[in-house]
Amino acid sequence: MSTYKLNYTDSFVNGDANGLRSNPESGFSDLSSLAQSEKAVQELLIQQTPMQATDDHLIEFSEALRTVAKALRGSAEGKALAQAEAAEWKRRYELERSKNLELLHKVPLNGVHAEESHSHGMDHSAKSPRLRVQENGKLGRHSMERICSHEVLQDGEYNSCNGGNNKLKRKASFKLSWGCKGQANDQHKKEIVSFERGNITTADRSSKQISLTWESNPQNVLIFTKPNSTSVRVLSVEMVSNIIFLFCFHFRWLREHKGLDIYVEPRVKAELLSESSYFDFLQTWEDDKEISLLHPKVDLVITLGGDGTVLWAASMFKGPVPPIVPFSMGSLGFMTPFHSEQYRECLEAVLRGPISITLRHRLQCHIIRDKARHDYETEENMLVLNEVTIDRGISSYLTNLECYCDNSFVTCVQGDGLILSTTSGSTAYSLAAGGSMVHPQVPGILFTPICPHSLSFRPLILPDHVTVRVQVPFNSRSSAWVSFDGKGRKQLEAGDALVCSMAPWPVSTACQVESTNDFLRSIHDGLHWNLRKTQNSDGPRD
Ligand SMILES: NC(=O)c1ccc[n+]([C@@H]2O[C@H](COP(=O)([O-])OP(=O)(O)OC[C@H]3O[C@@H](n4cnc5c(N)ncnc54)[C@H](O)[C@@H]3O)[C@@H](O)[C@H]2O)c1
Ligand SMILES: Nc1ncnc2c1ncn2[C@@H]1O[C@H](COP(=O)(O)OP(=O)(O)OP(=O)(O)O)[C@@H](O)[C@H]1O
Repeated sequence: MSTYKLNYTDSFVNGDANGLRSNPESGFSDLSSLAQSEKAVQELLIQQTPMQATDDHLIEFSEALRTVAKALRGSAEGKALAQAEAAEWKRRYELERSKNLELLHKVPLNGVHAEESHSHGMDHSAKSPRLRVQENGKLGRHSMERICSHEVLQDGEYNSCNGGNNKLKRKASFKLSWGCKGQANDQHKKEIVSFERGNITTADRSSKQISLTWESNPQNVLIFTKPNSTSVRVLSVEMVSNIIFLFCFHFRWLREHKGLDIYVEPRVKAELLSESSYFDFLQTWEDDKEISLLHPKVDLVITLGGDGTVLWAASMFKGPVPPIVPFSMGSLGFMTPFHSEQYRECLEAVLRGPISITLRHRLQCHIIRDKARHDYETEENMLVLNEVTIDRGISSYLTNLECYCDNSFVTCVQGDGLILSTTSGSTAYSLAAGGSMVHPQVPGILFTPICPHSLSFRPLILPDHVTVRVQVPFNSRSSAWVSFDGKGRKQLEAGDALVCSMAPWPVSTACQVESTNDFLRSIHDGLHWNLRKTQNSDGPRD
């Protein structure tokens, strides 16, 4: 059988100048060949000077050639500069990395040297980073393939929360690994498609069983709680005291509160302090902007509430999100598989690891205003875990929304509105509007109309790599309203557009059992999905 090769294209590289591809490693050789071509053009112009006087077309043509040569030269120069800059950044990164590795060995962990603490009978799961690096080498041959791991991160910033004690904060390191069901793990291939001898075989599947294993001890916990709930308040008092015990028990070197930081919202700290001054050690923040500084510090997020509290916690992180352990204290729990009564066992299991997680994708959305079309600065990006909704708001007119997918026209929505949902959000508003329920780890964007005034508008599921644009046409009778996970309403005037694509920062939530089991349990218990009395066996038969 003949062999052949399939290419895939990435929309971001389509703009490459083909002429510059001859030597991808170096922009400098491109530069010299361009200089030669430009010289050749000039020579041609000089040779043909007598003809130019009479032939306007030739002059135009030579001018065009000169412009092209100039543009190509500019592009090659830019490329060369970018390469030089990249090399410089790589050099700085290597330098920083070796400095950090050195530091890791020298800087005391909570007052105790890494080597010292290890030799003083601490928990053997808490190994020094250097040992972990060696283990990682072995892990490559392990049956579970490692997809993501960060060694101990050092944010290099000083803690600005709560008065800013000037100690260098460290972040716990963990690794995520995955395996495919029904496939011998050691045969697992990293590449998505292989084209050996002309046969196409998929080696990677989108549905992965992901597990999280701590590689160093989590020390910084952030707790979010649902407001105005007495039961949540009572549990948070108990849990905060117990978390300290749990962590001390698991990681004996974290005696007392030394090294363990618990962050709570300002409201919660005030509530807890009104119970007892004991809670004075809790960390918090004053300005909401400070929350954005928490990611480099927080190892683990705990939520006490319903799905809304998980959405709230995720919305606090405008970039990467630490793993979330969600405890249910609401009526519906699609993203909160842990029962609050069993929080001790659950937290122990999480600290012990490895734990299954669901990697929930988020959508990043931004509004482009017609008025500010030419402005460099656009409105802030919004990240949603469930969905972004474009609806008619208080207007009683039909919304009229033009929808495009990667610049291809999709359709015009005439109805109450449109929901662009993640697969995690498929069981929320999208479901109520007639969208399908989708396993949260299926990568895709749900395109679900709200009350479309048409007999044939079925919901769509689009692949995760597309960009969707929803625009209010200039001839629209009314404006539309956008909301993000049911919050933060913004008005879209005629000509304004919402652009939405998959965000690079998913939200990992801990599973009770594993992703699929948890999903099925939630639709059975939460929605009583397909509940029907079983038919009697005594009746007509074939
Ligand atoms: N008609 C509807 O079903 C409708 C209308 C508006 C908003 N919502 C949903 O409410 C969400 C905001 O939640 P909230 O708690 O802040 O508001 P909320 O307090 O109004 O609660 C909305 C309900 O949706 C449930 N929910 C949230 N996310 C879910 C998910 N991924 N799967 C299944 N159920 C989920 C919550 O548990 C809650 O019961 C929005 O993102 C939207 O999906 C639904
Ligand atoms: N830490 C928080 N700070 C401010 N608002 C929050 C916080 N946690 C949750 N909320 C908001 O409170 C509302 C209710 O929260 P949540 O959905 O968790 O509880 P619930 O309504 O009791 O749950 P369920 O709908 O499952 O019964 C949501 O709109 C959510 O955005």
